[in-house]
Amino acid sequence: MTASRPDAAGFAGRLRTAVAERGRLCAGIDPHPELLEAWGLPRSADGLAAFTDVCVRALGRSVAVVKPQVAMFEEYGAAGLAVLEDAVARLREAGALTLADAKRGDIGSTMAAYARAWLTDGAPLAVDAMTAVPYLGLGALAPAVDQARGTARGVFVLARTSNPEGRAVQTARLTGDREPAGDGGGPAPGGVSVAQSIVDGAAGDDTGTLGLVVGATRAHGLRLDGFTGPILAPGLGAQGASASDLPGIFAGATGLLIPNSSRAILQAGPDPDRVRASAERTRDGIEAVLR
Ligand SMILES: O=c1ccn([C@@H]2O[C@H](COP(=O)(O)O)[C@@H](O)[C@H]2O)c(=O)[nH]1
Repeated sequence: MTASRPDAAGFAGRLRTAVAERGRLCAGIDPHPELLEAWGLPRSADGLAAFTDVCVRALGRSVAVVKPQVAMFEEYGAAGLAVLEDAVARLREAGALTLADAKRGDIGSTMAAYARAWLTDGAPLAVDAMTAVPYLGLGALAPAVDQARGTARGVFVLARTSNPEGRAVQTARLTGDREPAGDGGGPAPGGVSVAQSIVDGAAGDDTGTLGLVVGATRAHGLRLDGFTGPILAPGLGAQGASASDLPGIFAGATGLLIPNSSRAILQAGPDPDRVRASAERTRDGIEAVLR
């Protein structure tokens, strides 16, 4: 069985297999204009294709999870999505799990379309997992979560993001006030933060389909001991977090922690061997502190 093929153990099992074989790292493919320039590539679909080709060759056979930042492919329209489609197929072939950082979130009927686009066997952009935004309600993500569960894929839901601007909304406390009549819901749970309510809601999934996104950049104040699914932790490198921060920030977390770094790894390019070596150094630094 390759790491990227759906199996009976579900997404969590596939992720554990990939991590056992390749170590804990989610490496990003983030084709920033500044990186294209630094690599001597034009800011065009051709430049994007050349950049992505290096990333696939560097990361596909060595990193457990590769996370293309979808916005930076969408920037180039249909040509950019064609590059993404090709990259996802090649990464899968190379044995890496693919995580589309698409941050989708909508009403249920539209989430069903996102599920068809990203989480369905045979779809042009089918990946192993995607990121999702829960601010239309965790329950609104159900069509994507159900589709992911049925195909051993995953959905990583934003809980406490790595950027400072997320603080106000994510740490706001739920009051327990009733919503206006007609919302179909009861009282919100009292006192917990918005982010903690996402964690607690995701903890209800015991299949390992639902993952969380919790930034590694600062103390998050979350109780993560009741959550057993995977935790994607962006923020290493360019955003200032380092591997040595992880044990403290994620003390008590029981889910499988997958730290992410993108720009700090890609800065080693354009030589694919140097990008691979940079990713492997990052992974080794993580493994050294999380064992
Ligand atoms: O809370 C979040 C959620 C997602 N991201 C994404 O991860 C990468 C980080 O890139 P770096 O170059 O390592 O900073 C990027 O694609 C973000 O959109 C995040 O940073 N924080």
